[in-house]
Amino acid sequence: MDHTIQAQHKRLVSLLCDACPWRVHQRPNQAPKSGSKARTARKAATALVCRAAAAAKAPKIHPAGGDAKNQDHKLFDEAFISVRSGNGGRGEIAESGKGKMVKNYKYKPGGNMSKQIWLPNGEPACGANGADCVLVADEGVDTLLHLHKRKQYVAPNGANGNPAMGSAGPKTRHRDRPSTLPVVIPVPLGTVVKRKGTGRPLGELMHPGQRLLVARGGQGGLGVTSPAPIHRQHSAKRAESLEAAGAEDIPVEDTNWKVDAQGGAGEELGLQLLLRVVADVGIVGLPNAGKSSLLAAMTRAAPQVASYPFTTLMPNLGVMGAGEATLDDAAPPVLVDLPGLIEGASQGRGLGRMFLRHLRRTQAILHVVDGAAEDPAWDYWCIRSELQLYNPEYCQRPHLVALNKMDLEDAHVLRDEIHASILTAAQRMQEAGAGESGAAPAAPVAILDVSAQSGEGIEQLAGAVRDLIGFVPASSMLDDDSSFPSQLQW
Ligand SMILES: Nc1nc2c(ncn2[C@@H]2O[C@H](COP(=O)(O)OP(=O)(O)OP(=O)(O)O)[C@@H](O)[C@H]2O)c(=O)[nH]1
Ligand SMILES: [Mg+2]
Repeated sequence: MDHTIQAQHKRLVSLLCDACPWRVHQRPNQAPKSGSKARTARKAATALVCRAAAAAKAPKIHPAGGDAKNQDHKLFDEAFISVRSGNGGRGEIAESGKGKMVKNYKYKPGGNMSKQIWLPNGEPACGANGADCVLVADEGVDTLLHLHKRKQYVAPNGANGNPAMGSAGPKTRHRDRPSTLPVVIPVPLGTVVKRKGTGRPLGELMHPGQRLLVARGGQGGLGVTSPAPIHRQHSAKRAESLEAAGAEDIPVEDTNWKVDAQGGAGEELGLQLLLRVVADVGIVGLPNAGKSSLLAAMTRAAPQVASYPFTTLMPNLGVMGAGEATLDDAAPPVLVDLPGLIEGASQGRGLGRMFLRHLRRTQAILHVVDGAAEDPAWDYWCIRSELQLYNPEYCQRPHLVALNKMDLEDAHVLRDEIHASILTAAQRMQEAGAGESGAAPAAPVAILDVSAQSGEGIEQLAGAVRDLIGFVPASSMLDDDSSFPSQLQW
């Protein structure tokens, strides 16, 4: 703490800090003695804060560096939260033999029936189950950023069966266990849920509205009737007399009924949530290749487009032909525009590994190459190599090459040469891959000339993307985390 500042100058005066009771030292000659400037200076002096208070007021810096607000692209796809389900409420303990005398409506004057009959009390009420913690796949949520703002979710306890036992619960009796509303945590589609620490997979949420129970609420206690006091007295006396007689087996009072009335404890656990976007086709390429422009041209998505690299920092999703009527009931393909990848992305350069993992659920890949770049074939080779290094299986998926910016003169003139060089690069990759263990990388299904700006070739590209998804073998869509326990899914 920098509350005491060494007076290196003899003429330092001390003023009270505006934010804490400490004194702050200031040179008097900094403030003029009279006039309007002096008034302003005096005002400034009263708003003076010591360095420690100013530091406390300063915006929080994220451990990863920089302003937390600008870290969204580093935090959007991973979050750690803790959840706690509610304890079960206690069951009601009714005393046996309790009831009341009520009027007997069947009584007829002169008859032999009694005027009043004995009505025993009703069944004792059970405690309510504690509330569950549930994750639900919400289409309206795109990222896990909201889980960085709130990290702890505590579900309420179940109400006690007997309101007299200090519960805020039902004032009426419930024979059945009333349910307590669960705590619902919305997450985006494609969220993978793991146990924090161990990494044990708990499930994944893939479909809108899908729910995953992560912490089950404790079971409510049973409503029980205590043994009649006279029985307890008898058994106590019997035990006393047996003890006095020196008997070996003395019966102990059965108190299990008290345990039954106790509610079960809830669960508490830490969760790691990972988002892997759910899309059919992943759009990859170097920064500024025109990936976002192509997504905007092919879908109704409106990603940010700008002439500088790394405009896109978080994946953008777009649905091809959304709202259009289709002959078959097939769902329209979903495209994901990933942030630009650079050389070394597979090693983590430019957050490459973070973005590359979003290709895992895609069936096919669309490589966007800037046709007006210095060496388009090298651009294609570079991205393919990064995919191969990150996950060789990505390179075995069918892919298209979209040669973008073909409206530009430079690209248009060299069209045939670029096609030939990209094909050569693909062939070399295949030859290199065939030598190594595992399947060789796939050759491009087609190289299409497009211009996201003029709209040239966009329809052909859309048709090719649709065809591409049609012939994808089902086995290539398998996820390596497919061993999720199903009993937790609702
Ligand atoms: N002439 C021309 N310019 C294009 C075309 N497509 C995109 N551009 C321009 O290229 C620049 C980059 O476009 P983006 O769509 O932002 O590129 P990106 O690949 O998404 O870039 P990052 O998000 O940074 O990786 C923008 O200035 C676009 O206007 C095209 O077909 N023709
Ligand atoms: Mg972009």
